[in-house]
Amino acid sequence: MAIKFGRPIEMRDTPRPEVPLSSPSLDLTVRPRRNRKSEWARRLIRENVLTTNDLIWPVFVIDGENQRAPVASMPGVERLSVDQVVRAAERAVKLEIPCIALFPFTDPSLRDENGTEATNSDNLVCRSVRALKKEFPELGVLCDVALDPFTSHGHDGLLSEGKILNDETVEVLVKQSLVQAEAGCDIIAPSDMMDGRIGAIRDGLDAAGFVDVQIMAYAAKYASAFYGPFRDAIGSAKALTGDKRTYQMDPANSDEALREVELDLAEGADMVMVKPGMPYLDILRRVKDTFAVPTFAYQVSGEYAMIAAAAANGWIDGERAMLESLLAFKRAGADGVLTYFAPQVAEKLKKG
Ligand SMILES: NCc1[nH]cc(CCC(=O)O)c1CC(=O)O
Ligand SMILES: [Mg+2]
Repeated sequence: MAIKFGRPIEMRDTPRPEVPLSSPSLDLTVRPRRNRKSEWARRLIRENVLTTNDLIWPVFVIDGENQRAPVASMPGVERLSVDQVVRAAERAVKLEIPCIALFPFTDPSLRDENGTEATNSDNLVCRSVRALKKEFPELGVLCDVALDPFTSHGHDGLLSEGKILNDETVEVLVKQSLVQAEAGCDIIAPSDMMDGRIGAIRDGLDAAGFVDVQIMAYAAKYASAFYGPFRDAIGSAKALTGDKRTYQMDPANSDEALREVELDLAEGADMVMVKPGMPYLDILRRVKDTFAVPTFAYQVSGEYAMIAAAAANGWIDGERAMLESLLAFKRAGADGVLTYFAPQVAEKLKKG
């Protein structure tokens, strides 16, 4: 809020009473409202701030050239062809957003049972990474590791007789990580929730000489209804058979998140993530308090959709809800947030 002579401008027309309306009738020594009396006082005691440095911007990639395809369930979000991803990166650099995260919409003709396209060193993600790194080497690039954008059944792992195979999937995820690292990816972010994949990927990266490539583990990832719009965006919603409850966590659990995080850290994760975000702020707080490591929250597609849809209907103030939701992550202990609002927020923060 703009300030003029110490008084909020929005209050400038409020006439000041000449004399106090009445003498205090409550005998209060402590009046917490004193610290909220004006904008400067509120700024002075403010405990948490959101800055552009806290943002990771997830971007959806499609094939083609000069393509921007809206995602119906995520108003304001588009899938971009590689050349347009580079334009988005330019915007990120200008806004000083530290990092972009890439999620591919794979052509259905390239999807198969085993998600073969995931390990193709010339797939959409790898081509995007190379294009980004060529133009903007100083912008951080994060790549998701999981098979769901590439499998015909929409699962994150290999499927056999109705079961998701753990160890066999991990082998493929290591290969997927390697093609992404070779393309120039800075942060490998496994979102698949297989057991032991962090250690295997760390070994694979190190053996190939990628000792500086970081790993951000989707460590506590829940089987959530809030991923719906994302699955629309990458085209896996219709494909998905069944649900992901044999690998993603039960929303009823909290202690289990700590065990998952502990394992991923022991296996070599540099950073951990809690996902979804707002319904799991309690988990975020426990993880941060317990491990004191770089901890991220993913404000997922469904959270974005809720705010965007309510705002579009005029039911909430979209900008304020966006800022408040992101500040909540900071308050709960997050060092950073993956959010589809990233460019909007960064623009807002830049204007001040
Ligand atoms: N493993 C893929 C993946 N990586 C990120 C998301 C969700 C992100 C979002 O909803 O914004 C998902 C979806 C899923 O697990 O089904
Ligand atoms: Mg795990």
